[in-house]
Amino acid sequence: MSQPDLILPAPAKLNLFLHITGQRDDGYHLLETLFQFLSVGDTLAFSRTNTGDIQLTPGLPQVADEDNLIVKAARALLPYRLHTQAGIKIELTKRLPMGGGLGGGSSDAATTLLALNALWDIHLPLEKLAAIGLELGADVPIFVHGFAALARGVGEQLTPMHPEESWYFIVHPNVEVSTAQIFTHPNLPRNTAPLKDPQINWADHHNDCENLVKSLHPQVALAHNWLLEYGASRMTGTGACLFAPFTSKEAAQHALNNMPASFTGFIAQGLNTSPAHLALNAALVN
Ligand SMILES: C[C@@](CO)(OP(=O)(O)O)[C@H](O)COP(=O)(O)OP(=O)(O)OC[C@H]1O[C@@H](n2ccc(N)nc2=O)[C@H](O)[C@@H]1O
Ligand SMILES: Nc1ncnc2c1ncn2[C@@H]1O[C@H](COP(=O)(O)OP(=O)(O)O)[C@@H](O)[C@H]1O
Repeated sequence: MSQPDLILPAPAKLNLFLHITGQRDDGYHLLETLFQFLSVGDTLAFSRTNTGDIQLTPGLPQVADEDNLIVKAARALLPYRLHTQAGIKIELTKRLPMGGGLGGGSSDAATTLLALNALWDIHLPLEKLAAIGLELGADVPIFVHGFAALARGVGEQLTPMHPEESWYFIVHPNVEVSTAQIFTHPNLPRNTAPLKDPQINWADHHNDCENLVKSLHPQVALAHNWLLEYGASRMTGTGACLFAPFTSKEAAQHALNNMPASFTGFIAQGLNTSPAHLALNAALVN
C-alpha cells in the first residue's frame, strides 16, 4: 500500500457561548458565538488518483456518500481543478460523535476543502474557500479560516479572539440532537441583545439553546447536573455535548475517571489555531 499524499486532522470545536440575536427572513438564525478548536477530532488521509472521481472509505453507516459533507466538499471543488482527470481517495477515521454540537461534519468538510485546494493545485484564497464552505453548512467557514473567533451573522462574520486554551472535559449524554429541530422550535429564545464589548469573558455568557435541549432530552439535563459538580459547565452548539474547563489535564482526567457509565466523554485541550492549518502548513513546507 502506498502512503497517502496528505494526512490532516479535522478538529472538533466548542461554542464557548452561543447567543441568538435574531432571525433572517429565510429562517436562519443570527448568532453571536465564540468558537474555539479542540485537540481531538477526526483524521482524513488523502491520496491523489488520476481517475477523475471521489472515493470515500469507509463511508458512514448513517449517511449516504452523496450526503456526506466530505464528498459534498470535494464535489464543490471539482469545477476548479486544473485537470479533469484529477481525482481523490479519502480515508476517514471518525472519532467525533455525530449530532453532538462538536462540528465534526463541518470540520471534515473544511479539512477536505483545505486539502484539495492544495492537492489539486487550485490555490483559492481562504475567503473564497470559506464562501464555498458556507454553502455546505454554517459552521464550515470557521474551520476553513482556522482561528478562534467571535462569529456573527449565521457564523460567517469572524472576529479573531484569544480565549484561554484550557483543558476541557467533554461529556456526551449519548443522545443525538437535531440542529434543525432546535432551530424550528417555538420555545427557542431568539432575542438576546447583541454584545456591546467584543472583549469577552465567555463564562459570563450563556447558550440560548441549552434550556430547550435539556427540556426535550432529559439525558442532557442529567449529564449537566452531574458535570456542574466540577464547576462552570455548558452545552456546545445545539448539543448534546457539554463541556467544563479545567486548569490542568490531570484535573480533567480525574473528572473523566468518575463519569457515570451512562455517559461517554473525553478530555481535550482548547486551541486558538486549528490543528488542520498547522498540519497543512507543515506538509507544504516539507
Ligand atoms: C448553531 C451551530 C453552532 O455551531 O450548531 P451545531 O450544529 O454546531 O450544534 C451551528 O452554527 C449550526 O451549523 P450547521 O450544523 O452547519 O448548520 P446547517 O447545516 O447550516 O443548518 C442546519 C439547520 O439549522 C438551522 N440553522 C442553522 C444555523 C443558523 N445560524 N440558523 C439556523 O436556523 C437551519 O434551519 C438549517 O436547516
Ligand atoms: N462527515 C460527516 N461527519 C458527521 N456528520 C455528517 C458528515 N457528513 C454529513 N453529516 C451529517 O451531519 C449531521 C451533523 O453532524 P455533526 O457535524 O457531526 O454534528 P453537529 O453539527 O451537531 O456538531 C450528522 O447527523 C449527519 O447526518
